[in-house]
Amino acid sequence: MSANLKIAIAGSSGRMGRMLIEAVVNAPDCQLSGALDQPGSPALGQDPAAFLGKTSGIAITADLRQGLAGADVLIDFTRPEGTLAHLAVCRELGVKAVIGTTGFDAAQKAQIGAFAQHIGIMMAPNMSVGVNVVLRLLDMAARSLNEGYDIEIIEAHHRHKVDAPSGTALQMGEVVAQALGRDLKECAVYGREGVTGERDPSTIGFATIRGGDVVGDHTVLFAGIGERIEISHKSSSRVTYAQGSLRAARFLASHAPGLYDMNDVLGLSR
Ligand SMILES: NC(=O)C1=CN([C@@H]2O[C@H](COP(=O)(O)OP(=O)(O)OC[C@H]3O[C@@H](n4cnc5c(N)ncnc54)[C@H](OP(=O)(O)O)[C@@H]3O)[C@@H](O)[C@H]2O)C=CC1
Ligand SMILES: O=C(O)C1=N[C@H](C(=O)O)C[C@H](O)C1
Repeated sequence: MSANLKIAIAGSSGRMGRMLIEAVVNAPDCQLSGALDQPGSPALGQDPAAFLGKTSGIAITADLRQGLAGADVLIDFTRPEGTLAHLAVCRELGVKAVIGTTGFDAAQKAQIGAFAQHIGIMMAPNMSVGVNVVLRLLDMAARSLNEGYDIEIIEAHHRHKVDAPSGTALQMGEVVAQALGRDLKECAVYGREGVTGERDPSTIGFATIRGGDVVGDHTVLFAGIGERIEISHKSSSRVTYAQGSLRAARFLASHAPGLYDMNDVLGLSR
């Protein structure tokens, strides 16, 4: 297979950035065309593939135009403000984007929607195939367990994670709320302390655990009288996120401008 999909990676020294560089360098149909890091990063000027004992022929740069020049697709796992700055240059240069970053607020999501009128963008808080199948299971479970079950979403991640609840937990909440005809903005409870009163059955609760090196665990609990149903996904490696991102990049290569998600990439019917 010839290496014809040119991919740039943002946040190239991050946990996901390094996984993505490894995935791109090892993919026979892809070529690493650029690697971005922030100004001041000690990695600037280094070969992004050096940690793999390989050479890529490019250097990590903080210059967005240089890092994105010639790329077909940017894969971005950084922070919301970084992603938006990268998208502005992607739009200018006609580079498509796979966004894995989480923690966007509503206004930032609207900005991404506006960029997607000009370039293809695939955005998902979790690129793993397994999580996206679990989202379908949750839709089915919520429709069937639509009365008499209290719904709680529990997520655990490593000590370095900066946003909470995770983007995946929030998406699980959206899927469940939609299946039940509820508005997550109205019914989400993000923490409990003190004399909270009895549980309101219309709420969807979230609990966040942070510690150690947990890659990413998510459980949705449907707690009824006499039984509990738990639907869980546990990641043991970030490799699934990287492989899902490459699938998304290949998908975008042949698609028109627009905002896509993992259902589109995986061909999961809605
Ligand atoms: N969709 C999915 O499947 C997954 C999503 N994620 C999400 O991806 C994001 C990154 O996670 P992770 O790799 O663990 O985080 P890291 O902190 O390990 O890496 C983030 C990278 O982005 C860089 N960065 C930070 N702020 C900016 C900015 N303003 N502009 C440009 N670059 C910036 C960092 O540089 P520096 O080190 O200099 O700060 C670093 O290189 C998170 O939002 C996380 O939730 C994570 C895993 C899977
Ligand atoms: O920060 C992480 O690590 C992860 N973030 C994503 C999220 O917020 O859902 C996906 C995955 O859980 C790992």
